[in-house]
Amino acid sequence: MTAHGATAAPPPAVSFAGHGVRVRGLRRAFSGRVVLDAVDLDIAPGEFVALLGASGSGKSTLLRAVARLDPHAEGGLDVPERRAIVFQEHRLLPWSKVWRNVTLGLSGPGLRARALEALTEVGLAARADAWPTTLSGGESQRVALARALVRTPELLLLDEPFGALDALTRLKAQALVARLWTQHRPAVLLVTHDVEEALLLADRALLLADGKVAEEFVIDIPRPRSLDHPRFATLRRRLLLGLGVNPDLGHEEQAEELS
Ligand SMILES: Nc1ncnc2c1ncn2[C@@H]1O[C@H](COP(=O)(O)OP(=O)(O)OP(=O)(O)O)[C@@H](O)[C@H]1O
Repeated sequence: MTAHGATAAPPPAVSFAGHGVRVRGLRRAFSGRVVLDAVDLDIAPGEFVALLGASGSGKSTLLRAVARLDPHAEGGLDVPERRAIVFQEHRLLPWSKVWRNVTLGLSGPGLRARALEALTEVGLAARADAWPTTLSGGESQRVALARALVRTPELLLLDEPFGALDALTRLKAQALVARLWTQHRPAVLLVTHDVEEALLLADRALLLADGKVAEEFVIDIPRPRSLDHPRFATLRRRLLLGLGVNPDLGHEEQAEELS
């Protein structure tokens, strides 16, 4: 594995007495076709890691394995019990009101109050009694985030959560995730196609290729981050080159090469 940026991965800015992720020699094959060969991956408690790679490189497969949703993944896996996942599609139940979706699967007293607290964090307390079908795409993803937050996860798994949003809504959702992560400090594994998203949010970006974590980039840009920081352009270039994408192409053409 090649490490770029600083020589060692920086510890999270705030120490967090939680449980990180440790993956060793993870392997997954579908009908004999090996997708993940020997993946090693560590995420420190409270660390934000982005996972990039060409389409079909196995990013979602790895995320599902880390979420313990894939009983056929083989290898060593140590992950926190308290984890939550947000997918590209919000997966809200249309027949349950927003607040009930947030606490789905939870029991005990005060569920509505807990849902309202989480919805307040994503700016949607006023929509607690709405039906999911009346929400916009961005609002639905924020409810999905609230559903994750209400579980106070030590590990938050994000599988292209903003992939279907328009550019402006996506920027706002990224800013929201940056703020929530700073406040709650779960360990995060974010699957994304978007190099800029990785650079805005993550402590490290990992490139998945040939069934392995092939490269690692330390994102040493101070927070709060902005696209204007001088390190941004350098790291963006390195990441795109790592992905085999021409960094001199326009954003849309790059996205096309990555999809
Ligand atoms: N349930 C399945 N059965 C058979 N093949 C599968 C299954 N799930 C994934 N694969 C294959 O494994 C490979 C990796 O898929 P995966 O969805 O993990 O890639 P990805 O990197 O997340 O892709 P993308 O960026 O396009 O979402 C693909 O070739 C895919 O066809």
